[in-house]
Amino acid sequence: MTAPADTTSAARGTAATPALEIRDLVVRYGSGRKAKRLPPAIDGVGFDIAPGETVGLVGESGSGKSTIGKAVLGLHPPASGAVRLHGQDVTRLSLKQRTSLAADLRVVFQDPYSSLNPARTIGQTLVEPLRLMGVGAAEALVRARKGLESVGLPADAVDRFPSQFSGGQRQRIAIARALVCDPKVVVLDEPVSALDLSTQAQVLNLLADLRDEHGLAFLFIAHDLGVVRFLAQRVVVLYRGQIMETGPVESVTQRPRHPYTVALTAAAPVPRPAEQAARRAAREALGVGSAGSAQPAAAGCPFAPRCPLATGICVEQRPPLRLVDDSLTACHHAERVPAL
Ligand SMILES: Nc1ncnc2c1ncn2[C@@H]1O[C@H](COP(=O)(O)OP(=O)(O)OP(=O)(O)O)[C@@H](O)[C@H]1O
Repeated sequence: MTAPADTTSAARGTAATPALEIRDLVVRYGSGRKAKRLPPAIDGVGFDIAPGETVGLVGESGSGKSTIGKAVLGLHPPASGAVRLHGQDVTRLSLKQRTSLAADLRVVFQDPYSSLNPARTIGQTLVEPLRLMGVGAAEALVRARKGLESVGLPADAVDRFPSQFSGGQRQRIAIARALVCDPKVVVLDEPVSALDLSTQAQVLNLLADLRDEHGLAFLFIAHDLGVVRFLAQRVVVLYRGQIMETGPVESVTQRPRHPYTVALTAAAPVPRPAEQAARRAAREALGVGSAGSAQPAAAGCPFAPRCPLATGICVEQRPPLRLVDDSLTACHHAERVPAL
């Protein structure tokens, strides 16, 4: 890794220029008329990430978190909308233009066992993206060695193979591979969910340090709200491809305003039974079941019989989602929940 990146406004954009902007993103899978009749996997999502900021993207399995990550990384082209990296829409670039931007936008995947090529040394793995950027072989190796040191591994790990490292060490190597190019935005796709608890804490601390040191913007995909609370400043709550609620991490996790977020936070495991009981009580007061559970929907909701997840969110009725205030979008069902 090179010296800490220049985080001046000129290098990173001004405060008014987010590192990453996602606007009205619509993503579909499949092709043909039949696919068009299906609801899109991502349906009109938009949010920003400032330089040095972490935005947590949470939601149950299938809500569309990874699909947003894929659209941002150019792995799946959106049907419409924009993904702007420092103001430039990366969804409309040619392959060549995209390659030249690749250094600015990197990814760390969930599984450190499958994301590193077992047949390549760690040095080869770290040098490769630098060589693609046009960095000379000798300099690339120096940067690879520094990159390993910056994630707490010895520089001579360049000569070893992935099988010689533990899961946590492999994830450090994956982080070094992402950061060795001095990116501006990193997509972290469940980067600690394959690790044990103590290793998770170490890797999260490392990510927080590297973000603060280099002014990195993280799109942090996770389903564990505890983990998100540790690293993210803001949270975007996703459900069936739409944003249900977004705001500062403390307020969204401690005082969720949307019934779906209440259900999601209530479903998250918490270490203290008292806190879990308080969440359960809050959920019951709102009349919402656990996310993804078969509990009855809110009493009095006329759409409850048609709500497939029985969370009290009337999927049949979307759109319209309406803006309740600057930080909350809700289906009309929210109006029926007095505590909101
Ligand atoms: N390659 C694909 N082809 C067709 N549909 C897909 C494909 N990938 C994802 N989907 C669908 O898109 C929706 C969103 O999936 P996605 O993987 O983005 O959710 P997720 O929130 O990341 O889930 P998880 O937490 O389980 O990884 C789901 O309905 C899923 O079935």
